[in-house]
Amino acid sequence: MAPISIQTVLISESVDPRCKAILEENGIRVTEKQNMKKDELMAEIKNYDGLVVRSATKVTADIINAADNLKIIGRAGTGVDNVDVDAATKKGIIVMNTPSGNTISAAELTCALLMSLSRNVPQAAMSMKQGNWDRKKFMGAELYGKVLGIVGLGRIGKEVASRMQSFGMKTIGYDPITPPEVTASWGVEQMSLEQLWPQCDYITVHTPLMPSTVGLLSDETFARCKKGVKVVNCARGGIIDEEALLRALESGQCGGAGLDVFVEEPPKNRALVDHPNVISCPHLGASTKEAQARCGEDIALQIVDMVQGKKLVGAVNAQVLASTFSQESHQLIKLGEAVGAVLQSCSASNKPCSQVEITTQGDCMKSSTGYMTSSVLVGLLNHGSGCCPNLVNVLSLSLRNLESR
Ligand SMILES: NC(=O)C1=CN([C@@H]2O[C@H](COP(=O)(O)OP(=O)(O)OC[C@H]3O[C@@H](n4cnc5c(N)ncnc54)[C@H](O)[C@@H]3O)[C@@H](O)[C@H]2O)C=CC1
Ligand SMILES: O=C(O)C(=O)COP(=O)(O)O
Repeated sequence: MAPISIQTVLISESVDPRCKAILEENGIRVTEKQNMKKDELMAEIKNYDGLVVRSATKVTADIINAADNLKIIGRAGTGVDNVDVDAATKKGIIVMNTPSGNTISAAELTCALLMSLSRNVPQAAMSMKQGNWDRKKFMGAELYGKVLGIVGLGRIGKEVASRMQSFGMKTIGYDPITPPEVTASWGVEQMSLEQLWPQCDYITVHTPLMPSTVGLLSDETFARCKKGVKVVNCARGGIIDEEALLRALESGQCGGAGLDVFVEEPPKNRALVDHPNVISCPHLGASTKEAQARCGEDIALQIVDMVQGKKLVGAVNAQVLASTFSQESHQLIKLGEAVGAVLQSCSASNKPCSQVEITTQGDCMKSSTGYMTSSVLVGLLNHGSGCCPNLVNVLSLSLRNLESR
């Protein structure tokens, strides 16, 4: 692959200073501008090859389509739900994250919320500051011997499990991808959600936000839980349906909630935050010195490695590029593009092809299958198609071309 040239990067949020320092040490000019409104960002983004964000910058299709020079969106953190990844892919922009830098911090905050829910620590602290000494009101319950349901057994779910096991909690869980035998090795028994809901004293969710996880806890699922179940959401607002949660808190079906994340941040509707049985934080899961240092450093190093043609780590939408960082792949990509260009010029009718078959032979071509197809398509679409194909967007552009025929 031809090296990706990144000369200017905009950091639009508070990212650890190491990020800027590493980029600058490697010859990249960096501008930091926080709290920009959408229109400001749309105007500003035109000047940059790269954008680094956390969760607050909403990188919508409008922003992406205004970003004429943008080649990479770097997420210094895990969730990329604030980035329109489809729009970025169509525009040929790489989206990259640093998924393990804040795992421990998010897991520790989850555990802090579970403990606070069991012992009313925030409410008791507030009451003390108001001059009270109310021992009876804040009677709690031990975590020891209680059942914790963990929905989403990835990086953070796993760390939460091991920490809460040390408090003597029984950990059960559900994940459609992580195999039960793997989670069993870290002491989490997997079962269906139908089996899980009625067993839990506490439930914590650790999934990405996507259609299948929106409203995992809803009126219907709260009704299947034990009365008084306590829930924690340190993942994404909306995985626990906020209106259903409020109804469950009011009826007592839910005995308390620890919320780090909200559908709207900051939440304009304060009903949950103000509820006496809710402990909330302003999205602090990754807000530790250590997590920020890791994520800031990781995203900068990942961008530099990519620019220097060393490797591609953390790309969420451009996996085909990962195998294009060797000298022979550069030659093969050039060859593929040339083959595509020849095909295009040979097409008598000048109409786009409806089908292209690429056959490679020989052991040395085995690892090139993904990018050979894409590079031939780049050559084919490059001429006169009005679009700017690259290895990131060419498959979606080809599909779009086919659909519009
Ligand atoms: N509050 C904060 O500041 C932070 C929040 N997060 C969020 O925490 C969440 C989890 O992060 P990681 O553990 O790093 O992600 P991960 O990708 O390691 O784990 C997510 C797990 O959810 C599972 N999953 C997917 N669909 C599911 C479903 N329908 N039901 C149950 N499980 C399902 C996946 O198979 C995967 O194992 C993400 O939403 C991330 O954005 C991450 C870091 C900090
Ligand atoms: O990494 C994540 O998914 C987070 O939610 C952390 O968000 P933040 O970087 O603190 O805005």
